Amino acid sequence: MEPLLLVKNLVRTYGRGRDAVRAVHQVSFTIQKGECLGLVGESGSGKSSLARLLLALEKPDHGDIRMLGASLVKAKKNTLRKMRQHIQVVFQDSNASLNDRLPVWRSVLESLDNFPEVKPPFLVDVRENRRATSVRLLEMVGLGLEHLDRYPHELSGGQRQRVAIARGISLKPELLIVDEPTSSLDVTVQANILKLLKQLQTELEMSFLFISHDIAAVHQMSNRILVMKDGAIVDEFASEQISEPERHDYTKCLLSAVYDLEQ
Ligand SMILES: Nc1ncnc2c1ncn2[C@@H]1O[C@H](COP(=O)(O)OP(=O)(O)OP(=O)(O)O)[C@@H](O)[C@H]1O
Repeated sequence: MEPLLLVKNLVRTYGRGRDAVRAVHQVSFTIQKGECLGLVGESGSGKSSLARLLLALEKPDHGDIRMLGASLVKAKKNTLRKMRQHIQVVFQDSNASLNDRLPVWRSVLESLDNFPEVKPPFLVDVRENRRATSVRLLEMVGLGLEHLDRYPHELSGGQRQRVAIARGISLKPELLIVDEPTSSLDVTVQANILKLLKQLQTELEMSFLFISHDIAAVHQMSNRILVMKDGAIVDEFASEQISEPERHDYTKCLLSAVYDLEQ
């Protein structure tokens, strides 16, 4: 079966000469339809750089990204716009990703406003009414009407992240990139957000690229896991193979840091 996303020999280097940083180095992988692929690595391993390439916010130096067979790297303006509809993102820092000056109900609509022609099945009956659309999306992430007219600073971190998730799913993208969605939240809130993401992924039949430095969260969420170190993928395995002896030493090291195992 053709994968939803195929990434081939992707390279992105920042700077030149002695200062050059190989943020993404010869990275290749696929994501199947409906799959949650986990991407784990320490801070600075290149996870967000890779995410920016997949979102076409930056161009790679080499390599290709194909979405259902079409190249995202070579796409011209109109095709790129269409492809962007199908790859959405929820960033770690909902403080930065939500506009302070917009009330919640308007923030939720930001992606839909860029694609007025898109009518996802769960919005068909409300799409003509912006506020009703927002109410529906907020309901889907477990936020009630009382939040509609609040501003981001009047919400908790978990509530802000729910708003960002509502916006992320609003176009029913094929792929949702979730970049460190819970790292600024406390443990119980984290668990609830992960539960919500899993539920939405199943209900809406989306694929996820779930990015985190936390291998336990990645393990909980993902069908398959990629481990990234210094810009390269050093290990790749099905989630249930996480404790098998052939795991890369670096994977074992990430695991022992979380589970406090003897090395
Ligand atoms: N715009 C940029 N200019 C120069 N160097 C950059 C740029 N963006 C990232 N880098 C460098 O590329 C490397 C990978 O960074 P990246 O942010 O992708 O890692 P990360 O795994 O997402 O880390 P974190 O979890 O801390 O965000 C780092 O060494 C970083 O300093």
